[in-house]
Order: sequence, then structure tokens, then C-alpha cells
Amino acid sequence: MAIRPRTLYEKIWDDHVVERRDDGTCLIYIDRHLVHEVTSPQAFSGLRAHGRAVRRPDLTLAVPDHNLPTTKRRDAGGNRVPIADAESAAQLDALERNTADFGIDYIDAAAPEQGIVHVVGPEQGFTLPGTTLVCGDSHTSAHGALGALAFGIGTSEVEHVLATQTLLLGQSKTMEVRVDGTLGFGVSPKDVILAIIGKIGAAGGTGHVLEYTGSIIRAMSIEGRLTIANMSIEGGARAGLVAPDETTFAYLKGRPMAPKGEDWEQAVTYWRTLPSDANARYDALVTLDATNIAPQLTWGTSPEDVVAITGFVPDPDSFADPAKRDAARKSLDYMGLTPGTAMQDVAVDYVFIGSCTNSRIEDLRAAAAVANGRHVAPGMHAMIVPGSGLVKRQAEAEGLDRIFLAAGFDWREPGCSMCLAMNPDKVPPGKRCASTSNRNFVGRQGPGARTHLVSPAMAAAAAVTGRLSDVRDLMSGPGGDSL
Ligand SMILES: CC(C)[C@H](C(=O)O)[C@@H](O)C(=O)O
Ligand code: SF4
Repeated sequence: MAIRPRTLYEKIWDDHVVERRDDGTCLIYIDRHLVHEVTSPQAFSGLRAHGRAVRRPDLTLAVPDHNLPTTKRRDAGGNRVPIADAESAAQLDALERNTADFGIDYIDAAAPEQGIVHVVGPEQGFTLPGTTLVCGDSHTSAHGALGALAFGIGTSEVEHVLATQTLLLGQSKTMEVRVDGTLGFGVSPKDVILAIIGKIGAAGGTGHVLEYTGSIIRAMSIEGRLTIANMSIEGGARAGLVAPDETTFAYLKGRPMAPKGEDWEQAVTYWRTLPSDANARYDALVTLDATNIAPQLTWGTSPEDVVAITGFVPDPDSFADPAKRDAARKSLDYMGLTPGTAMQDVAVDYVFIGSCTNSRIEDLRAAAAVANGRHVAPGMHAMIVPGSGLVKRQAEAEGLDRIFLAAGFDWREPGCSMCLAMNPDKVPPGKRCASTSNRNFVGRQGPGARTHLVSPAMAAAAAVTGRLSDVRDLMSGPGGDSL
């Protein structure tokens, strides 16, 4: 019998079906469950109320990230610094208590491995190709960079996975997102994913699992692939996948939670079977030739509001769709922007380099290359928030912290920080921030805060010039240095 060619998504799905229901939904086995403080308290309360245990605490890993201040976690005497905000403190205490009571591995706030849940998973080798991985968090899509079928779930599903290690799911459609060409100087994975979302729209991937393919994705590091897969959700998709390859295996080998010895060999043998078959069918195809794209950024309050740094604030009347026209008008009003303004003429007050999109070592290196020998513009507040304690330590070993500090950047402890206003790091009302995060929604970085999504190099360029700037102008040409 001929075997039907299958996509990576279909292979992972088929390998995890516990039971097929008559209505077409399937009970899917979940291999990995990441937990953070915001979406787990009610799930644990539910378990307690029903007298249930966690079925596989060994497949569950918890780490606090959203509510943690990014200031020092221990005082000079080595004692944990208490958290001032009562609600955050309660949520963090609850995570610590719940993980202790249910026997779940917990990376505490002051541990060297602490970090944003989506940075920690890959870094620890908890995230593996071919696994199903969930977390009560929409940016779980990031883990798809390693070839894991990874997606965000709600709190009641968190409880379901804790109790049963399964989820009842409907199968998604598949969309191939093929990125070919060569990336120009100063153009990064963040620019690629912004360009993709600009093209398909914030709802473009609805009902689909994306698979990123093409020469640019193949040539990209795991860090870059994580940036791309992370924002799949901003294109409306449930998840985003990159087929595992030699880059993936090299990244994972030797990570603390990755398989070892004979188990490693067996795992790699299986992982090699996962890439989509040559003639597998996707339900949709999107292509992007990245050869001539300029660094990208957002002008509005949706991640689809994308423009090149060489471009201009759009005129709402230029949109054919009346709903989009209306939304653009509201966005520009909130963002305090006038149609026709050159993006590079827009002054910036804050810069945030961090978040699960862009807080890994390569992101910090790219920002440091721009910061090196320059200084943050007068009146600018620019902060760098490494994605994990391990990223922070590596950056310090490479001397990046000294570059940032000499340039006047604030060098912080790991966490979600200014990506969302759930901790003390906020952008004040009416202030404008160039941010390497993934959401530019109204109020996202604080009530009234204005966000422009950019790459780490572009964020650093904004920090040193005081306005949205084309990093290519700063880094090339006479007297320029390379990225
Ligand atoms: C707080 C959490 C549930 C939320 C998410 O689901 O993504 C946050 O991480 C975000 O980025 O908006
Ligand atoms: S860094 Fe931002 S996007 Fe990522 S998990 Fe934290 S809040 Fe969500």
C-alpha cells in the first residue's frame, strides 16, 4: 500500500493520537507542559477541589517570569528580595507552593536558570523535536522552532493536561510559509517575521499551523527560528513549525534535559523521519522573497501594521477595506502619528530589548554591535533584559554587559519585563517605545504607551539616535562598523 505523503504537522499529530472521536476531534497525548505563575493558579485549585494529582510531574516544568521585577533578586546578604506588589507576590508564592505540593520541577526566581518560560524550555533541552508541548501562554508557538508541535492553552486546559497529560483537539489546517532569497545587511529574523505578518495579516493564519520552509529558514540559527516561530500567533496561527535538521540537533546536544548516550542516538534517528515528505500537501502556501526587504517595524496597534524603516506613516484613506481604514485612524490617534511622516523622523523615549521574541544571546550580540562605542541619546531610557539567567551569564562572559553599561543602557535581571505591563517595568502614558517584543496592542507596555515592534539591532539604533532609525545607515558606509 502506498504511504500517503505527510507534512511534519501530520506526522507529529498521528504519533500522538490516543483516541479518535466520531466528531473528528482527537485525544492527543501531551509530552511536555510548561507552567508559569499567571495562568496556573486556578488550574491547581481545580485539581485540589477534585482531589486529583498531577499525572506526569516529570513532564512538567514551572518557572516564574511575567510578574517578577527585573531588579536584583537577592540582597547583599544573599536573602531573597521581597516583591513589593501584593498581587504579584501572591501569584509567585502560589506557583512555588503549588509546584512543591504537586511534585513539579520548579526553577525559582533567584535560580541561575530562571528566565522567560519560552527561553528556558529550548535552553534546557526540555523542548524536543516531534514532541507535543503546551503552556498556558500564547507564545508557546516559539518552541515550534525546534520541530515541536507547541501551542498555547487556556487555564482549564492547563488543569486538564496536569490531570491527564492529554487534550481533546481538532486537527488544524497546514500553511507552508516559504522564505527564500538572501537576507541583506542589517536584516534579521525579526524583520522576516514582521514582513510575513504584514503580508498575511494578524488573522492570516487562523485555523492553521504554519510550517516555515525555504533557504532562509534552513540557513537560520535556532535563535532566529525561535524569533520567527514565536510570532506565529501574531499571524493568527495556532502554532508554527520548523523541520528539525542538523542545526537543531547541534543546538540540543548536551542540553541538561535532552536525551543522552544511546537515547540521544535513537532520538535523532526518529527526528530525521519528521520533516515533511517531498510531495506532502499543505492547505495553503505563502511565499516571501526576503532578498530586498529593509528592516521592518510597526506603525500601529496591531502586529500586521508593518512598514519598512525607509517608509512613511500610512494614510488611513489608502486602505481599501473600510474596517481597516477605521482601525488605522484609531491606531494613528493612539500612536500620536501623522500620515505621511517618515518613520525615521519619529522620536522615541524608551527602548526595550528583551521578551521571548528577542532576548537570546544572538539578539544581545546584535544590539551590542550597534551600542558599541556609542551612547544612548539624552533623555532616553533604554533597557536590556536577557531572556534567562544563562543568557545573562553568557552575555557577561562575552563582555556585552560592559558595552551596554558604557553606552548608558540599563542591564537587568531576566523576565517578561516591559513586554507587558504586569510588573514594575512600564512605558509611561503617551511615551513611545521601540521594542523587540511581539505585541503592540493598546496599553500593552503600560496604559497609554506607544509601541513600535523592531529587531534588536533596530532597537539599539533607536536608543543611540533617539528616533526610529535605519540601522544600516549607522553601521555601514564611511566610518561605519559591521553588524
Ligand atoms: C499572561 C499570558 C497569559 C500572556 C499570553 O498568553 O501570551 C502573555 O504571555 C502575553 O504575551 O500576552
Ligand atoms: S515575554 Fe512577553 S510575549 Fe513572551 S511570555 Fe512574556 S509576556 Fe508573553
